[in-house]
Amino acid sequence: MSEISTFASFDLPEAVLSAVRQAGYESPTPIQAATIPHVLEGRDVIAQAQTGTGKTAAFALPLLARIDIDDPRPQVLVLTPTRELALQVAEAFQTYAANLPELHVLPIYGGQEYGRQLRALRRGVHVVVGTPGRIMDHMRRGTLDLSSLHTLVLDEADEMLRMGFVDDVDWILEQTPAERQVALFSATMPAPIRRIAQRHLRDPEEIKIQVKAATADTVRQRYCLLSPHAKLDALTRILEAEDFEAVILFVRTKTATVELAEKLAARGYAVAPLNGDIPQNQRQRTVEQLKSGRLDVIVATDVAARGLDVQRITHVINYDVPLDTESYVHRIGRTGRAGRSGDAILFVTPREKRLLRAIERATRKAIEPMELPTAETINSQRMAKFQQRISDTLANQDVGFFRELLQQYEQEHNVPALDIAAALATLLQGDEPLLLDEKALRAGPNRERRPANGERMTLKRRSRRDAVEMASYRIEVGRNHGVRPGNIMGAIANEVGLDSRFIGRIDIHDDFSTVDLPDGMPQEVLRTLKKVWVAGRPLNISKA
Ligand SMILES: Nc1ncnc2c1ncn2[C@@H]1O[C@H](COP(=O)(O)OP(=O)(O)OP(=O)(O)O)[C@@H](O)[C@H]1O
Ligand SMILES: [Mg+2]
Repeated sequence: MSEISTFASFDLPEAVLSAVRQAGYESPTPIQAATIPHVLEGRDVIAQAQTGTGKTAAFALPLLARIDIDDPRPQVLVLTPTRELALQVAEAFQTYAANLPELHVLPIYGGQEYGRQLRALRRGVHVVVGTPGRIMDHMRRGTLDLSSLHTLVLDEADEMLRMGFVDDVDWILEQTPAERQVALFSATMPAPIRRIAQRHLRDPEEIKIQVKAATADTVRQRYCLLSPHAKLDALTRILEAEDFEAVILFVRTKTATVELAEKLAARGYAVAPLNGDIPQNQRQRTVEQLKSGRLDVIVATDVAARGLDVQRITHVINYDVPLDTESYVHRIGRTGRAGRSGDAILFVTPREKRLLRAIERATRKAIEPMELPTAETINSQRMAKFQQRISDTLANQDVGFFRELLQQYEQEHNVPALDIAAALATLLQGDEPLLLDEKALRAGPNRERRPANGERMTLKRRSRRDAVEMASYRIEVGRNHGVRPGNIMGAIANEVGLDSRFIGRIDIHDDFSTVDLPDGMPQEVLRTLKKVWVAGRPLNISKA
């Protein structure tokens, strides 16, 4: 590996060097130092280095140096697995080309209107960054001319060479000039994929920044062993207790991104889901809002696992365990980037402990066990925050009017000011107690939960030992309704998302039935139940 330690020692044009200085980079990262000279020479490369260590600039800087501005045809094509990443990599090129006003970079990805892409392509672009699908569309339509292409980069190369992408990449490669350079970049490169990679390269320079662990050292890794039904409670405690700026939560399915985002929104978090089914403009807005601070929490599938570079992300929480170790490495790599520190928390259920060990073996790094924050910790945080609110209000707001009002009260009622303040604080607290009760917390997430408007109430299975107290509810469906108990049960379970084990005896009478449901069901659930229709009639339900 070369020992070059300044950007100026590379054979890069001054316009590129000055842009690097403007970006605030002081010295090249190891992968940049090791890769830039080979890419400048036109060699094929396979470059592997930890997440967040500047692989984008490792290919973008030398490739910008080799662009012939007078040729308006695309000379560099970068393929990325996701649209967000295509946009981000194109923006990085633009940053590094800030002092090359004639140089044009174009992101091309699905979900974006063709018209704009076509106009830009017609005007001439030097660098194209895109997802394979849309790139292939343009190639087939003859709107993307690759006859001048001299370099193809696969960012997240192992992902691009996996099933699902590899055929597209092969097809694109076949349509490019035989002499083109191919450069592969990723934080991970499993052996079978590396073998596939070799087929695409000519005498490649293989660069791997050797480090002890596959994960970035700047990320503190912890895991939390819990049963599946305790995840939401654990998450809310962690979000309260951890000092975070922005969090990305990874779940397994698209539906889960939406469901969990809704639950967190109901708890007051600025949160949005991110998955491949969400319209592209919305996906982009979500990433932008996370960057700008309008959003603090994103609940995502693996669509956001790779490449995404958002400085504000201080925490990655794997709410669902990732299915392979590469996914774990990339997911937690969304934090602790460019030398900053970050935190990764992994939720593991007892049945998934095997996966935890597999991750530790593959990354060669132990993950520490984590105790859930206690009610005491959360309470002291809440008290500190409450006191801070008082200080902030006194410092920043005009309290004169209330001061006078309360002075009057103090005199008329002969009550000490401190008692008045305490009464007001109690008022301010409303229905939500400021302090948590550990026992209430232990009882599970559903006891104190209130479903948000339109949200379904879900009672998860508890262990059989946990007895659930039942109360009888009276259901009216009209005389001689002839509805079978099973239908009522099914309709109720379906509508409110109740586990049918929580529905007890159902007695059918002529003009009403009774059903046993868990005692103390929130009013909201009862209201939902009243909207249940069975056999074309609404259920009328009340506590018997
Ligand atoms: N030499 C440098 N000095 C300081 N910061 C840098 C340097 N090079 C890159 N960066 C910054 O580091 C961050 C991470 O860079 P980049 O996104 O290229 O990482 P990566 O290696 O591609 O990570 P991933 O594997 O997650 O895709 C970016 O915000 C980038 O601006
Ligand atoms: Mg990257």
